[in-house]
Amino acid sequence: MSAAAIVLDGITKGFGSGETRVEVLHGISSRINAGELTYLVGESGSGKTTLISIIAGILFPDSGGVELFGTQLYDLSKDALVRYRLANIGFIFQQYNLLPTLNAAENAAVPLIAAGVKRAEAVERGAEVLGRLGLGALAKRMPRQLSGGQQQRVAIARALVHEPRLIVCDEPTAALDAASGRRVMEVLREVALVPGRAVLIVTHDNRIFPLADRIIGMEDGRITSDGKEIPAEDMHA
Ligand SMILES: Nc1ncnc2c1ncn2[C@@H]1O[C@H](COP(=O)(O)OP(=O)(O)OP(=O)(O)O)[C@@H](O)[C@H]1O
Repeated sequence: MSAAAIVLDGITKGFGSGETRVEVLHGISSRINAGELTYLVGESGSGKTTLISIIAGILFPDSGGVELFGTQLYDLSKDALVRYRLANIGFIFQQYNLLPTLNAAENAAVPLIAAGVKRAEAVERGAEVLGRLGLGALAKRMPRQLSGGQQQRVAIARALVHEPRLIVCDEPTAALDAASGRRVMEVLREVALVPGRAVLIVTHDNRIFPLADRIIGMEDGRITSDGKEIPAEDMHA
């Protein structure tokens, strides 16, 4: 059995209070393995983004535990949690949020600069990762000079540059054409296959479903399928 990268134990989460209170996650338990590309799929509103935000250490659950590579995330102090997150988790979200005054390589280098790597070395490594994503020639362009899909790839480079153990992605290929989407997935797969690392992807993009090692299906805040098969309701997503 592969080593568990993520162990979820009875996660619950709701928003609001009183009459407007909504329970979004109803006790999610699962193990996600290192060395695998795991997809999380399900209809809009099923709780996928809420769950990956909790896994990524940016949203506290109401109850339940998240263990990442042997560390109980929400037992850490607030500062330790931030440090753990910066060192171990790379995010790729729908909004790419590049810094408009930095060029592509500098944007990709931000996590290294934040970790204290010298700027020139960090930017060089940022440019290298851009190269692996097919953007080498655009390393010096500013975000406003890049298409949406190119900006998304810069955001992906930024998430990969410090080689985090867990990469969490929310619809990473939605804005990309088929060829760019495939290239991004190839890079994510390379990353996921490194022992001791894991990639978790929320997606509706059925072009990339065949690339998953495992597909976890959610409905109304519960896991309703788990395996290599695509849940029927997502076949035509
Ligand atoms: N901060 C919040 N305050 C109140 N309700 C929220 C908040 N965040 C999420 N919700 C609600 O929780 C439910 C699940 O949302 P979530 O974004 O996790 O779903 P999702 O499966 O990721 O959907 P999508 O595929 O559309 O992104 C939705 O009903 C949403 O309205």
